[in-house]
Amino acid sequence: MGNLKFGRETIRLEEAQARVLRFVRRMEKERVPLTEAAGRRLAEEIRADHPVPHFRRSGVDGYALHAEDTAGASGRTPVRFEVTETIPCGVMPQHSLGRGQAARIMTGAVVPEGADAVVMLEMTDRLERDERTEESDAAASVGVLRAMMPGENISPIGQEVAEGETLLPGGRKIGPGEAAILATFGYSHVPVFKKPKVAIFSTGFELLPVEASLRPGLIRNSNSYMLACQVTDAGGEPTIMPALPDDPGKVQSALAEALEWADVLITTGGVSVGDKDVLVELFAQWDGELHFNKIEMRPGSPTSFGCWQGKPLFALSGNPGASYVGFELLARPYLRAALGSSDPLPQISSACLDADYRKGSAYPRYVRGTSRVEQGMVKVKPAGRDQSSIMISIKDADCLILIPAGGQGAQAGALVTTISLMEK
Ligand SMILES: Nc1nc2c(c(=O)[nH]1)N[C@H]1C(S)=C(S)[C@@H](COP(=O)(O)OP(=O)(O)OC[C@H]3O[C@@H](n4cnc5c(N)ncnc54)[C@H](O)[C@@H]3O)O[C@H]1N2
Ligand code: MOO
Ligand SMILES: [Mg+2]
Repeated sequence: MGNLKFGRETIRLEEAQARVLRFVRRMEKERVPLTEAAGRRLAEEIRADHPVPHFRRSGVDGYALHAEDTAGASGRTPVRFEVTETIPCGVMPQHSLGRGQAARIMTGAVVPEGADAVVMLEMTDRLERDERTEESDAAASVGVLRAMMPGENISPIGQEVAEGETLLPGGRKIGPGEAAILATFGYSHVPVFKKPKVAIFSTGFELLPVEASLRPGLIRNSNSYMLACQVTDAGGEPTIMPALPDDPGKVQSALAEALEWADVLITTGGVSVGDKDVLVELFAQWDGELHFNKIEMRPGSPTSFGCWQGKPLFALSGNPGASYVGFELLARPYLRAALGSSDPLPQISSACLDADYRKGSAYPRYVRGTSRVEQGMVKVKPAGRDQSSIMISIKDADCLILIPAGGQGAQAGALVTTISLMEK
């Protein structure tokens, strides 16, 4: 890939994604409290350093006993056992069981030596809470109303997790299930990748800060806030920077300053062929490497990507739809990979198109889509008006619908490829 200082070579999206992923810098590790680990990505593989459960555990409230001793037990012919003790959760049994003996035991408690089954309280004549056995009344007895099989209602050691098992790969995003595993294995602090710091710049003389009143010809900057949400969702730490002026020298110094602390730079606007398209002017004079500046895709065909001082710069199109899609298809995969994901590209599936999409295009289109399941089939339709300049339909998109290049678009009923917008 050359240094595209001048001119544009149009490449396919897949090639653009491959080029982006070639320049990924994996983030450093840090340890964070487990309580703050939700949504972070693991920096190390997690293995089981002990089995789960690590003791034979009762699955029910009942009586631990020898299954063989219950032979022939029924409602009419109960078999009586001598009760040795009561074993609550968290307390080690005092006695091992001999033949004809049983220990009252609670769900989750340690099954005593000599027992190979636990009969549920409901299958005994001692369903009621019994003060005498709680006081270790050795004289108490219990009648068992059902014959038991060895192993019944006991979780053996390692039933859930074997010692040494790999539980979570590095790069895995921490959600509820992962948090439960980490807690089970004693990770009060969790090794995670540091959040990439992402500096977000907007360009354009027409942009007002959010708090400003509208004036003729000016609009409020919405892209930076949209992208900040996307960055946060992807596991990064966004900083919204002051808008960049139309002067390439000033843009260069503002970006260079941000490179001192940011891991990733994102700009929006100024990448097309307009008179004031300042990123294009910057790329003609900077000492960074431009890896592409035109992709076969709509929206966002002029989306550009380069590396400067080893750090990535995503120069997204200014139109809100193009900025949004450009982030999803290029910047999010970068962030995922920097955070250790081995599968950073968005998830692809297929669905039935639920409405005609009649616009042909020289490039494949990535249409913001809304999906639903009807009679077991995933159906998708455009989330709303889909022009690149339209912001209002972004909120309703849960996928991108791929409409292949050429022709007349796609007809209702066609099987289309969809790209998930969910963080995985
Ligand atoms: N003659 C041509 N004109 C255009 C072409 C082309 O190929 N030939 N491409 C069109 C396409 S497609 C797109 S996309 C845009 C790309 O424009 P830029 O990336 O250069 O972006 P700007 O010119 O700066 O702005 C475009 C549009 O977006 C609005 N904008 C910009 N920043 C923000 C922001 N932070 N928040 C909200 N809205 C923003 C801006 O006001 C413009 O309306 O070029 C087409 N033109
Ligand atoms: O970048 Mo424009 O949005 O290609 O349509
Ligand atoms: Mg422009």
